[in-house]
Amino acid sequence: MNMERHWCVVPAAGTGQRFGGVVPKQYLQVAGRTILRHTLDALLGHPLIAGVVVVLAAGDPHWPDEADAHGKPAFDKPVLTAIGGDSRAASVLSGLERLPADVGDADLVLVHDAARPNLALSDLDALIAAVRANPQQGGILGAPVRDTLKRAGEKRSIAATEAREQLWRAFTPQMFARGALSSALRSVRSKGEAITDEAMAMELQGAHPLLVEGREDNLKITTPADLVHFEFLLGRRA
Ligand SMILES: Nc1ccn([C@@H]2O[C@H](COP(=O)(O)OP(=O)(O)OP(=O)(O)O)[C@@H](O)[C@H]2O)c(=O)n1
Ligand SMILES: C[C@](O)(CO)[C@H](O)COP(=O)(O)O
Repeated sequence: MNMERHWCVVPAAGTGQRFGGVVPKQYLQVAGRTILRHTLDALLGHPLIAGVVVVLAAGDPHWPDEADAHGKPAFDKPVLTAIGGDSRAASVLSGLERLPADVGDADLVLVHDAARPNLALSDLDALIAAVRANPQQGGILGAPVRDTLKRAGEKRSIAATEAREQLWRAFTPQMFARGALSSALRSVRSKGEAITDEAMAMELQGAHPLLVEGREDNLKITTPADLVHFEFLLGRRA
């Protein structure tokens, strides 16, 4: 694989409402490191990642400690910061605008949730290889839906069973050309559209990004149960 490296935007400006608690979930500690640090270490540990832009909430009081709390040079690759917004799209766009000037519009960049700390290097290999082969299309990690899906009706009763064929769960990282993704997100912002991932912004521009099957344990820390799951996964690694 050629050694051209890619930057990654890490949106970390969320408040973790569904998780609850006072400290935003990305700053909760597991095995001596914050969720955010686990995520950054997973990304920066891949040889094809050049650096990351961490997108922080305005006035985030946790990051400075995070950056040097480990008593050693915080990171061995460039880690820049940007200030996020009140939506994922705004935060990711802010991160893209913070990328170094030598990252051109045609350069492929990744976006990865701060809340997904269990990213495997092999998944990054697969996504980068697939998108490098299809740079115009871009792509995302995901996995086919394997459970029967029910649509909830009145009083938590089942209203219908939804067909699950061809349905996938989207994960991150998601990887696109910097210019195309920035343009798609600016379009979303100007139209006031709500998106839940970067691929959706690209789809609204008519793109059909690739689906690259990744590990099911690339979990997103959303509720306390996810934190317990991540602790278990880390314990199994050890
Ligand atoms: N305005 C926002 C909203 C979310 N995120 C980031 O996007 C990722 C995925 O979002 P999610 O899991 O929803 O995090 P929160 O928005 O913090 O969670 P909640 O929806 O429960 O408040 C997280 O790393 C979060 O920090 C962000 O950078 N800017
Ligand atoms: C981007 C994402 O992780 C793909 O599944 C997901 O859409 C993020 O959703 P959230 O509600 O912002 O956590």
